[in-house]
Amino acid sequence: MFQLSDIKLSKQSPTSPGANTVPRPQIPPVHVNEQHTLPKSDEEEDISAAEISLLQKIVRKGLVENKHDIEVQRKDPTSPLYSIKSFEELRLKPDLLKGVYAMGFNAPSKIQETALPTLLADPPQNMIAQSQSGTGKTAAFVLAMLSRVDPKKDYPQVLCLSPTYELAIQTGEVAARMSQFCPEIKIRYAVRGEEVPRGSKLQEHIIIGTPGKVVDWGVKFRFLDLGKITVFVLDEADVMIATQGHQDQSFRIHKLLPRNCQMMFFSATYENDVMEFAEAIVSSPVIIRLKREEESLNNIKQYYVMCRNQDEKYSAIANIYGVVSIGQAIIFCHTRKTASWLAEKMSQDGHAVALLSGELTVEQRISVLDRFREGKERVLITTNVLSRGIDVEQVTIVVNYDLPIDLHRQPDCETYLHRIGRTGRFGKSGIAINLVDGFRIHQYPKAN
Ligand SMILES: Nc1ncnc2c1ncn2[C@@H]1O[C@H](COP(=O)(O)OP(=O)(O)OP(=O)(O)O)[C@@H](O)[C@H]1O
Repeated sequence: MFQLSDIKLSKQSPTSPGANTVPRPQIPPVHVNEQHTLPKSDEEEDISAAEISLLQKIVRKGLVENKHDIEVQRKDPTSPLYSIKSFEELRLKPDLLKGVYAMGFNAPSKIQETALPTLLADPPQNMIAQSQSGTGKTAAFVLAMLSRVDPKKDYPQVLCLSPTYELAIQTGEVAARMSQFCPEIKIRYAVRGEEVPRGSKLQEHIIIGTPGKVVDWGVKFRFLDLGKITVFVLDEADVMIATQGHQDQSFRIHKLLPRNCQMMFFSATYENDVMEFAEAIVSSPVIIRLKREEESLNNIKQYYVMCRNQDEKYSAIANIYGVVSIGQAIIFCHTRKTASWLAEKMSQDGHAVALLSGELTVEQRISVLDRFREGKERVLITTNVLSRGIDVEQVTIVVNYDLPIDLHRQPDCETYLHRIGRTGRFGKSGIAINLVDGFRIHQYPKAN
């Protein structure tokens, strides 16, 4: 029978050649109920009331414990929030420093403290960086992007690629807030829905977009002169270089960049082969890499519930809805179809939920996300489209209605880490609940 440990152990390779060989940390073995790991009798239909009550207790306890002891974490050298320097010591321009403080950032996180001196050094250095979800990577590369702009030149100098529309918008908003005291710096989105008049050239200093639109503007129509870009940021770099569509487009863009363009690759995860590939396309990069056992965050507590079939999964989710919605929750499904089905069924059963999937238009998607950010909706059902980068501070619970699997139907550990990283942002506590549909997963072909 399928065991959760199959997922935990399926990708145990060391993080880098010659690096330690400590296996990936195990998902804490907290069974919501041991009985769910055992085959049930045919008459037994649903998860029992006792099991649900235990699950509810876990969620409630997690929510109560959700205290943000950020200062304590800052002093712990093993924490991703640990830093010994102040933002002043990172030699940011005064107006950017003001922006950082206006955002309420008191001290840098580990990745910010480590990456920024290299990103801002002269001559510019290339970097491939890894840091856990929610630990301030966006702020790190956005500060570097803003620092590198020469506002006197009226053409794009910085290009940042994101895998999704929502993430590009979010990054643009962070950049806008951080540069609130630098009104001379102009930022432009290159995403679906944005248009440029034929024959014109972009004049904004920073372009933040998705690969398809940037190919249109930079490669096909030449609204954007890629040959003048001095800083190229690849956010969620591993998925951008490993996923077929993104890869083709990112490479077409990459090919037109000047040889001395500074490259900044960021992600919370890099599989070994993806890292090797990244190293092959970025010349002499400074690499910041996590050990395998550092990739998951201690502040996110992970649980799983063994469910025998769809009915049990639905039962589990419907029964924990009440506690889940005390905070804010994101429920991940494998397909749009499941997400729509679940949203509809839960709504019919009287549970208020929002749905965000690739079926919606980008405007609808951003509006659903805005409402969720504002707390107007407490439970959001979605797919992998929101698995990476999206930062909604108040998300206390992530539920994997379906565990993530890749195109070959193998456990997708990277997506798992990104999904659960939608909670536990910047040292906050979070809970991840995995509904393990043992019987269906059991049918998947075994890894070699
Ligand atoms: N130095 C800081 N002090 C306080 N809060 C910070 C600091 N840096 C970032 N944050 C906040 O922490 C949260 C997570 O940051 P961010 O989105 O940059 O993380 P990330 O590492 O890019 O995450 P992901 O891997 O999910 O893309 C954001 O809400 C951000 O505003």
